[in-house]
Amino acid sequence: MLCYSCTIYEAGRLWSVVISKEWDTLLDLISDGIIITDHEGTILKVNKAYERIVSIKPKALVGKNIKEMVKDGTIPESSTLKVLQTKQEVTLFHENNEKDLLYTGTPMFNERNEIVAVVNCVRDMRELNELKRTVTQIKQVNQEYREQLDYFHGRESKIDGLIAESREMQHVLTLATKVAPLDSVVMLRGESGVGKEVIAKFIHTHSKRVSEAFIKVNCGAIPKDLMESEFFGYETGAFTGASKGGKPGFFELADKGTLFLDEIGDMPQELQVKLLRVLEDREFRRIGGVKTIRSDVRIIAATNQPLEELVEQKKFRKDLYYRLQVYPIVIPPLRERTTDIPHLIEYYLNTFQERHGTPTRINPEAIYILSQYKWPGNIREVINLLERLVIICSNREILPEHLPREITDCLHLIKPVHFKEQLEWIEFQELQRALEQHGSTRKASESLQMSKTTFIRKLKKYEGRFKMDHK
Ligand SMILES: Nc1ncnc2c1ncn2[C@@H]1O[C@H](COP(=O)(O)OP(=O)(O)OP(=O)(O)O)[C@@H](O)[C@H]1O
Repeated sequence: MLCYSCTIYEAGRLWSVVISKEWDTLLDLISDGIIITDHEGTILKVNKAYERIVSIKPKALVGKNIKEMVKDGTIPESSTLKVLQTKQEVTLFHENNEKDLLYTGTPMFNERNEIVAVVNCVRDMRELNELKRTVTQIKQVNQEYREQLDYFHGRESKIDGLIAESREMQHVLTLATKVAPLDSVVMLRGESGVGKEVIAKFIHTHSKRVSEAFIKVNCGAIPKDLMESEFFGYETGAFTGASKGGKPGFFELADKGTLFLDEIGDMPQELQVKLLRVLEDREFRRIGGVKTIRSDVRIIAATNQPLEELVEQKKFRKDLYYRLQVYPIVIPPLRERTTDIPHLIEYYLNTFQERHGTPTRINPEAIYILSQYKWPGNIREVINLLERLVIICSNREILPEHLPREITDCLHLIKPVHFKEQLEWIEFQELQRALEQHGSTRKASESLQMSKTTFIRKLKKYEGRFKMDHK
């Protein structure tokens, strides 16, 4: 809405402005109706929008006095007169069959605080509401298209065998994508088999170090005595049995690249001190060496251990802990992101059928059962099971009876708790059937008497959870 603050104008000066051509043009560009009167209520100016909104020709108004117009009943009441009486901004509302008109009268003062003019602004609220409704409708249509795009896009998008359909994994990828281009230390937390190494590689491939080495070190697998030489390398004759010519350590091998320190909680204390020093100084010496070697390495650490407890038990150095915790990313266990399960099944079935040359389908009920299982071994357990199933299912279809006892038994335990889920499963079958029968989401949703948006939303949600057919 136009807002006229108390501007200092003398009446004569105002008049010369009001009659100028530029002023006319400017006023006619405004979509609100404007009517300007002098300090006595005589109409000086009316813009084109006012004529459109109020349906009175400006020529019939200019020069007339508002007081007389109210007196002879041409207009029922006037915000201008109220402004002249109160010296304040006044708002009036008039409605008739066609329009809901909102008038806002604003006084303009001179230096002596006398009114020199009143600017009255009128808008048709019905027209505005109509516009609002149209905008809302456009937004809805837009949203529908966006959902459809997401739906179809979601089916295609896989990042290098990295399945991340669930909201939880999308969040992990957002964090990983943000930190990837920076050189910050990253700490990946999560149970065994959740994909810490996969995310470490994702960060490396999305960093500027992508064309350099990605070196993975399992800190729990290297014998304690060899740790230092493995990390920092050694020079000829550094110790008995040292190879001639020496050997570079991980820090040298990963120079300009990424060093992924898996199972960091298993790193012995002595090495923790040395690691901290390299992280701070970015330089080290080989065992038996005198030369200082500079190292440009990005560290990504990972653990499935409660590091905080190790710190409390003084098994892990507090200073190193803080140095590594700059950017922690927690990868949730598979049981907390069940929407990923059907996609992982589909992806790994494809992988194994290509590897073993045995096309294998999976029955929807089997997918449902696998989606309910808690997967203590996370994705690694999914992979192992699917490979086994592809080999043992000679009839080319994985059925519930092919699933191991520990998985099917678990379903009996949880069945009553997941009654709602079973209802959703039935609804999902209905949505699929309708889509197959009618061939388009519009027709399928009509047949089920639901809106297309709801249909697509539900289908997407359920597909994520119980995706059915694997060809
Ligand atoms: N999001 C994912 N999509 C597809 N496969 C995945 C995904 N995450 C992990 N995997 C696969 O699961 C297996 C285990 O993943 P990974 O080694 O990254 O887990 P981890 O958390 O590092 O395990 P650990 O703690 O035992 O080292 C790998 O074969 C990996 O390719």
